[in-house]
Amino acid sequence: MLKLDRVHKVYRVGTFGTDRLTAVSDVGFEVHPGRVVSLIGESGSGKSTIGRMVLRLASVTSGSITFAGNDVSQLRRHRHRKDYYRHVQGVFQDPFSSFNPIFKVDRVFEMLRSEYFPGTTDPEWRRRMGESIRTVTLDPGEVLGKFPHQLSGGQLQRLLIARALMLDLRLLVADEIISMLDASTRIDVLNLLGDLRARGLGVLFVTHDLALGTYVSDTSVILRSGRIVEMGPTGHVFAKPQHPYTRSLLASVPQLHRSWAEVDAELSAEPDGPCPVHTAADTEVLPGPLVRIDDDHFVGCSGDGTGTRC
Ligand SMILES: Nc1ncnc2c1ncn2[C@@H]1O[C@H](COP(=O)(O)OP(=O)(O)OP(=O)(O)O)[C@@H](O)[C@H]1O
Repeated sequence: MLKLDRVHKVYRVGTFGTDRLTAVSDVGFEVHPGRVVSLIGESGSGKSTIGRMVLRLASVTSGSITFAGNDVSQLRRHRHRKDYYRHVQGVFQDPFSSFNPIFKVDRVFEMLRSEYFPGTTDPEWRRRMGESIRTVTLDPGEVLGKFPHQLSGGQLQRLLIARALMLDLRLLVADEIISMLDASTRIDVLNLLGDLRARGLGVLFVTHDLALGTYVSDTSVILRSGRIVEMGPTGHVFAKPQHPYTRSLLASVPQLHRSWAEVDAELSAEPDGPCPVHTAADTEVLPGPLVRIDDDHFVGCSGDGTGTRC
């Protein structure tokens, strides 16, 4: 459904835009219907840039992003872009920023109406809106007609998902959607993503929170400095992490029964070992660069790709 192939993103930075910053390097993965793919990495690792490129909010410097076989950066006509957004929508970290505080929350739904549902009668529109809001386990009577400050962050986040669901949604880009929510609401939103996955929706789930990110994801893509360092079925990546960076990310998740000193000592004792990519035969090295560990489990080089800082 969604396919990223050797995607690079270079930003122009500096006072006159003369410097270059490589945010994403040689990234490739796929998101299929009914699957959740998590992009996991620390701040600045390029996760949001990837989500923004998928949503066409940032351009692709090289490589391609295709959805149902069509290159998303080549959607020149308005009707092609409109069609794309009928199937692909994003929800972001701060739900309050998506709502105008001086308007009732209903307004975010109204904005869809003129573009995608012209001619829909008021009763029909209210019926559809109510149906979508109930899908995200909210009561339309309790949330519609309210101002954003009268609702919780979790309710607003679910309303944004309900709004996306009114379209013929096939892929949701969820960028840090749980980081601003309290623990109990987080689980509600994660469970909602699980329900949507069961209904066939593909989800690209961007997170820096390893523990919660893995809760619903089928595939985990671990990013560091814009490169994939490890990628594979979530169960494999977390049961048998191959890259030292993945291991240190896992070790940094607090565990009740182990002290940090124990974890740190264990990690320090691990031999670094040769870089799996730069010691692999050329023919085995895939774009990324990545090498295959197991069926769908890949490990990459966390250096600059030249083998000098592996
Ligand atoms: N519009 C931009 N112009 C220039 N540089 C940018 C821009 N957006 C992001 N960057 C840079 O690209 C790199 C990757 O940023 P990105 O936001 O994708 O990372 P991230 O992993 O999502 O981080 P965070 O979790 O903090 O949002 C960072 O070094 C960031 O400073």
